[in-house]
Amino acid sequence: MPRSGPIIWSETRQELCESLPYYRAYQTGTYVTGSLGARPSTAAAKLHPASSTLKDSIPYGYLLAGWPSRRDVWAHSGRVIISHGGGKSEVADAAGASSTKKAALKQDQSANDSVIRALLHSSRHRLPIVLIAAETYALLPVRLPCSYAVLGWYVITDCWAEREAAEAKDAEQPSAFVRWKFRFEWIPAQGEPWWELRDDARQAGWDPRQRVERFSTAQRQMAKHMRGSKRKHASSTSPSDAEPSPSRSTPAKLSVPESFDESERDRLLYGPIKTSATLVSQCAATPAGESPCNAAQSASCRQCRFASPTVYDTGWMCLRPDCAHFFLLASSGASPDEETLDFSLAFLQPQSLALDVAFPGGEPPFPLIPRRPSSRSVDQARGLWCSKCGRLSCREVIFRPSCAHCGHAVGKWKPWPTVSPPTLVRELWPSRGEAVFFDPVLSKTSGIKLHVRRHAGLVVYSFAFPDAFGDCAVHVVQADVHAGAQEDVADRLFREFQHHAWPTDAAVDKERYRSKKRRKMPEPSPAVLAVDDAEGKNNAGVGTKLVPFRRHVLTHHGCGSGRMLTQQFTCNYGVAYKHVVAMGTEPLDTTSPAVISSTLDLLHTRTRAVLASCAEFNELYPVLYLEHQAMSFHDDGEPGLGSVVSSLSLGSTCRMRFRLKAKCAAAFDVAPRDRVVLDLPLRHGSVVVQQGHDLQRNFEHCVDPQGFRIAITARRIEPTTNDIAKKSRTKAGSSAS
Ligand SMILES: O=C(O)CCC(=O)C(=O)O
Repeated sequence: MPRSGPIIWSETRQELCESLPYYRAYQTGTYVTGSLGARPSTAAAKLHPASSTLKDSIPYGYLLAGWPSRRDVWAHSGRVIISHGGGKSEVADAAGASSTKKAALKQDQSANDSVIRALLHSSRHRLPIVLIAAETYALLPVRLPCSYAVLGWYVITDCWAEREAAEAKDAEQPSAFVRWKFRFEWIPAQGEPWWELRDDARQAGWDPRQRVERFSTAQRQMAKHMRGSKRKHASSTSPSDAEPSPSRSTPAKLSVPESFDESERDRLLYGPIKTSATLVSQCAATPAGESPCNAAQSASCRQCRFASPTVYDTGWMCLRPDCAHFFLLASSGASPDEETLDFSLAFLQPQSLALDVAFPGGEPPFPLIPRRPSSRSVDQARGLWCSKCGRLSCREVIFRPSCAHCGHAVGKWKPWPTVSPPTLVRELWPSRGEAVFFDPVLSKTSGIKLHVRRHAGLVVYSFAFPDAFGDCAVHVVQADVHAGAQEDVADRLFREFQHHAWPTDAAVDKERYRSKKRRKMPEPSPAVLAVDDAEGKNNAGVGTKLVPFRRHVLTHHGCGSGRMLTQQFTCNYGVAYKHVVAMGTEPLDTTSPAVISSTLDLLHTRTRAVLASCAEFNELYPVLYLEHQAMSFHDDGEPGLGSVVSSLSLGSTCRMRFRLKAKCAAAFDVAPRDRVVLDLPLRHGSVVVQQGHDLQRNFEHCVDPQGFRIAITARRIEPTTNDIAKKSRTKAGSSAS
């Protein structure tokens, strides 16, 4: 257990990925952004293939987790780390004892594998990279009592390939595979590592699972430094005032550190949460087929002419896998004995002096501590760092988020601005040859037919599915803006939902004043602090209920172990809705906020415009999407659900797509590429009516909003036989007691 705690740490992968702009990899160990494209097919590249450039991607964060491969190293108190990247491994446990577990390769790694290529690029240009250790990282010399901890800035000094004997299982398998290894070194310009902090005041080791831990004075100092004033770093470590050190490890062929592109950095820090964001590097791309090698004791191969570092204590070998002399001892031409092969002590020695200039431009490309989003923006979905204990927390609630470890308010809460309802322009119809605002995309192969009907100030777009799919249809019902109708009810509901989701300035000021007066009284619960706004005016007050939007825990998900929250903020009114989210439910009756019953009325009216005899809904599920949030493919096919599901859209426009479930594609003879059958544009005020049990059985849908949006879905849920049995069991139990 470390004496001092990390400055940035988390208990779940989601906390890490949502909070740190430099580590958003849920599935892989290396967070790489940028194009992973193939070689450019320009004439020049064809003429000079050896120096043709690849458009490289940049690895920003690297996670040390799980079992090491052979010869992975944690040396010099973590200032030198040798690790394997690039996947293609499985954990092998030949002897059954955990100490012998190793990540064994299943196939050759290649310098052209996307992650390896990105790490080579990082090394070539000496781009700083952030290392993060997981609790599961077997080489950590101390037990880490939290799931993840940011170690700090490193640079990849050397990369090389090794031959690794395969865990021979059958005669068909090759006897060895090629494995790429990377030597990371702590960048001294950032100061000492947190795990070396002398924290004399602390009696026991840092253990947030045992007690509430707060930063010590020394940690607070370190955090201040990591938060980073750019100027401070620049003045102390700028390359212009740093003498190029006559180090053993500054070979002439290394490129001069280059600055990160500012706009790239901003996109990384503030850009969309989506991992697909493309960042374009301004750094020159890595020449194809060259692996960087920084160590002074490198030598060039007589066969291939390329340099390789002197890595092992047995002597120099060519470490380029495409060379005929690969992994053969130069002294004897023989293969080394893998069992006794070890790194040379000189290779493991830190090269600290030479690395003083390792920050491009003399400063870290961005602070390790994530910046807080502006309180005047609704782009608030990112995770938050606690300045009292360093824990990263997902933003779980809208109103006054707090640290998941110590409960400290993370970020100064200021009421968000109320987002105004969008102005709806007249919808123009294609037959008039003008711009189309309602532009659904129907797959050609689906056979879905669109009918349009205008009635009583509403326009109804009905999408009839072919009979082969069973009982399915989708309708979009919205105010007929083209005929002069307006979405004034939707406008009012949009404002009211926001007033019920977070208090306005006035309410917060009032509450602050009251709590000052009460001083030692406990804080009022957020659930009873806020607004009731039947008039739709901005008159948020204290003492009435919030619509309790929050992100709930997913009962199952595909991102490994650990807690995972939904992307959006939700709540439920009426009958309990059983799906993959663990959540409670609020009553749907006269005690509900007025905005809830008004929304239900609107949904009933618009649904009955297409299905006159639709049964009364008894469940309402509001969903609030902050900017960059979306809902992935799912169905609404829970047991007991009625055949009609209706959703009202408020705020930003969005696309809602329906696709055939993968398991149904073969039965309906639909090719995988044709599974998306319908792509609908929804706008403020649109009500989507999903009709038919077969729609939920055979299809799934997703929503991708363009910005801040609230959607409210209404359903009819009947108790299932299971529920009835459970209820009578509970009743019997309680009457017996
Ligand atoms: O956001 C929406 O419009 C629909 C949400 C949805 O699909 C759901 O709540 O199941």
